[in-house]
Amino acid sequence: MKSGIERTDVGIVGAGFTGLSAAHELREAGIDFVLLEARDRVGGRVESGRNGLGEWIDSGGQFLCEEMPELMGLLQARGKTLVETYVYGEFVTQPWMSAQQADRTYFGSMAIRDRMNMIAPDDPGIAGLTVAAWLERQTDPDEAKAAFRSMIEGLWCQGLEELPLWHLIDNDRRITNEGSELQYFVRETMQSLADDLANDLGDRVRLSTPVETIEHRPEGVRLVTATGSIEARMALVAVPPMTASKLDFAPPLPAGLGRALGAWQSGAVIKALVRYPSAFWRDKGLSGVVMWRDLPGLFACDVSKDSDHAALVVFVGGPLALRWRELGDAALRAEVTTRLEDALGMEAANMLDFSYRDWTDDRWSGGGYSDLIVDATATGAERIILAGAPPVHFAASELSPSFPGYIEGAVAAGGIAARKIIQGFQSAIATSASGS
Ligand SMILES: Cc1cc2nc3c(=O)[nH]c(=O)nc-3n(C[C@H](O)[C@H](O)[C@H](O)COP(=O)(O)OP(=O)(O)OC[C@H]3O[C@@H](n4cnc5c(N)ncnc54)[C@H](O)[C@@H]3O)c2cc1C
Repeated sequence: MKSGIERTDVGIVGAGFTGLSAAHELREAGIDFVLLEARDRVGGRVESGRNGLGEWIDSGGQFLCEEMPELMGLLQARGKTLVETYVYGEFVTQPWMSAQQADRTYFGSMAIRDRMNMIAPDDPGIAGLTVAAWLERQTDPDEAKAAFRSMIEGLWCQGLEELPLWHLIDNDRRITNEGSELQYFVRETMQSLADDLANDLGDRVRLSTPVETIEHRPEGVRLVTATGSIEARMALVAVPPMTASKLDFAPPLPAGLGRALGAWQSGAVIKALVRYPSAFWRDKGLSGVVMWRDLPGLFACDVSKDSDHAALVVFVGGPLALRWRELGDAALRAEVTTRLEDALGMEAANMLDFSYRDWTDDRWSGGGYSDLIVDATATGAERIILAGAPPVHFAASELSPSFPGYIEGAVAAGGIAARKIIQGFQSAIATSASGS
């Protein structure tokens, strides 16, 4: 960014899918903006890199399904190739159980989830209750409860002891897919879509430009960076709530809004991608899907692009990620290898490449997959953040009415926030034209 002061209509902070989608919407409406991104790339929690074989891999957000219309639409419009995730064959649970037992356990855990989602989030009977405390009260078999814990800690990367039940229900109800959310991934990488979106925006995107302070007054905002400032009529802070809570606002945000942003905590996840000479698990009639009941939050599935690129992805989520991040490279690899060997056979040790990305405590996104509310009393937090402190507005995948915490949610949230801003501009123009 050039030093000095630059003026625009909207200053957007953060070029993840929320910020990029908002920018596209503003551009179509003919509203000028500058999109400031702290990292040297766009995409945020969607990220790609090369593995040890020089192949591009998605080290952040990757999967999607047909039931995610916004993201499907963008990928189709950009001509991306969807690879169907291989799910044929038996899925393995660890410790080992027979296929029938595994089915029973899976359906048992889904029954707990369905029962949970029948509870209204504002039911006074669950006020202050964590998911762990509620689960304890359920009379289901221990195996089903352990599978439920593993599923939820894997999906949300947060310990059940931390999670208010009302918030999990509120979030889970917005995840509306009937089929697998792991249905597809993008051959060219999901990050390539973020790059395409940014390319359309040209010099309105400024990389390696973290916003340090947001000065705001009713007439407008000033986004202060190390190399200069952007003056704008409005700011859209498109970063996760916990990251937003750490930004410096001058004057400070209203106390209620500050508390609402502070009620969130980022999930913890480590994503490992393992390349093999061949998809040996398929030859054994296995799908490559593994769920560990004894290590909640550990999950693997097939992510082979084709028969020449056999691969598994291993997610380490929640409290387990916080423990395993302390292991160091070699011990983490050994831990994952041993678990895969136990689940899929000795061939699992014959890796061509092992790459991983530790997202716990990520500097610019806080963690992953998403932030969740950990203050059981913060029932109005989302509404308060969405109301913002005009001219400062907030958006993030976490705040989406559909698929919060997912890429789909980010695209939806960015579009909604931008349309609200566009409406604000249009009504200001109408008011000044009418002379009132
Ligand atoms: C390992 C992992 C796997 C995942 N897998 C999936 C998946 O398979 N499918 C799926 O749908 N979702 C997945 N997700 C979740 C998904 O990636 C996120 O929900 C989504 O990308 C969030 O987008 P966002 O724009 O709201 O936030 P972010 O992507 O976090 O974007 C925020 C941006 O703001 C920038 N920023 C922060 N502070 C500042 C500042 N001060 N100044 C300027 N810029 C700043 C950040 O650098 C970042 O680019 C995964 C996430 C992770 C971490």
